[in-house]
Amino acid sequence: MSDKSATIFVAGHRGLVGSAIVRKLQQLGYTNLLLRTHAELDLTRQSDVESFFAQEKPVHVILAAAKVGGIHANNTYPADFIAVNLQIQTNVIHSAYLHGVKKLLFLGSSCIYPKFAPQPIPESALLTGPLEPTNEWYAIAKIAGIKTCQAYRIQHQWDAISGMPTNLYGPNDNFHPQNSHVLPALMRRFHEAKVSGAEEVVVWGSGSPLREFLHVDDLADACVFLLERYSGLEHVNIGSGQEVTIKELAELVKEVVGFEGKLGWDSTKPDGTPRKLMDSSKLAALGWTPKVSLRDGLRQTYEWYLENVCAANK
Ligand SMILES: NC(=O)C1=CN([C@@H]2O[C@H](COP(=O)(O)OP(=O)(O)OC[C@H]3O[C@@H](n4cnc5c(N)ncnc54)[C@H](OP(=O)(O)O)[C@@H]3O)[C@@H](O)[C@H]2O)C=CC1
Ligand SMILES: C[C@H]1O[C@H](OP(=O)(O)OP(=O)(O)OC[C@H]2O[C@@H](n3cnc4c(=O)[nH]c(N)nc43)[C@H](O)[C@@H]2O)[C@@H](O)[C@@H](O)C1=O
Repeated sequence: MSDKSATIFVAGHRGLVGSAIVRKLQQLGYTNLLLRTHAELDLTRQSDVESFFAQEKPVHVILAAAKVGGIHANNTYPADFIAVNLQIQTNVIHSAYLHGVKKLLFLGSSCIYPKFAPQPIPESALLTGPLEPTNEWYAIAKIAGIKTCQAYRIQHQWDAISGMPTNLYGPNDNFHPQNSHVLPALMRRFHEAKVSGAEEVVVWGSGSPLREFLHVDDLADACVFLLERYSGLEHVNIGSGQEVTIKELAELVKEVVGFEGKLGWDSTKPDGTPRKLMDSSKLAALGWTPKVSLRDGLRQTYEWYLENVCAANK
């Protein structure tokens, strides 16, 4: 990644992560970004992906295209979460290798670790115990992605690396009421309750699970950092160290949005993993640290939501 004019294919550039990576690369002066929407190139279609790589010959690839969703989506569409993710990552990784890509970054997720992994979770906890059932299909696909990168590195000495982000949030997140992750779901629900004058907002589960949140601009910074400085077999955790209970998160989002009613709890909804704080000391030892606090990140994301999602719906 030393040549700022080398062609970099950012797959999934309109999503939460891909769009943040594009912003970061542009900010750093990378001038030759190769971008395709889902409609222009469906990454589940193997022959289309091969033709694309044969024609465009990118030098680097950042794989931020995937089937992504929160606990409800993962639990409801297991076939999509395993099949689409296996297809996308296998097609992209294999074509990238075949067509001379120098370096590829694959993105997994903290859900690859066992449900009851030691906390904070080190990289070595992978495949040491049973997964959380609400997202095991997605997790299996992501574990296969890590292993695919490792296999190509071992057999072909090819520079494929994997980053494992914790729960992310920020601009261009998915604010769907059911299929999104908790943070954008709550931001939208509190906002709509404030606007409609509702007395109560209902939050899923017990409120006791702990989650670690990282602003997507920090994640993008870490991804570029890894591409520039890391070439190892083992995947690398990317976390913030900022852990809150879902109840604390709900109180914080309520405050940032300015909703003044009550919180209710829907105990019919699953809690998922009780805790998944990642041990990001390997990344810290390489010299990377996050910058955005959860409170600042929430404020910035709510401003973005007001200006982009609410304004667009008017
Ligand atoms: N969000 C989070 O909290 C976390 C995300 N990650 C990982 O980061 C990566 C990106 O996630 P995130 O940005 O949140 O997801 P988003 O859903 O925001 O973005 C995913 C992108 O992939 C594109 N895409 C999906 N399917 C296809 C396809 N068949 N062909 C081409 N493009 C496709 C989507 O396009 P379209 O919308 O048009 O389908 C979208 O632009 C994923 O690997 C995810 O596992 C890891 C940990 C946490
Ligand atoms: C990043 C990670 O994201 C997913 O895992 P998750 O962390 O469990 O995801 P989540 O954000 O959807 O939920 C976090 C917690 O929050 C609670 N919760 C409350 N109220 C709402 C709510 O309104 N929506 C949602 N989605 N959750 C809610 C919810 O019940 C749970 O206890 C994986 O499937 C997988 O995709 C993955 O890797």
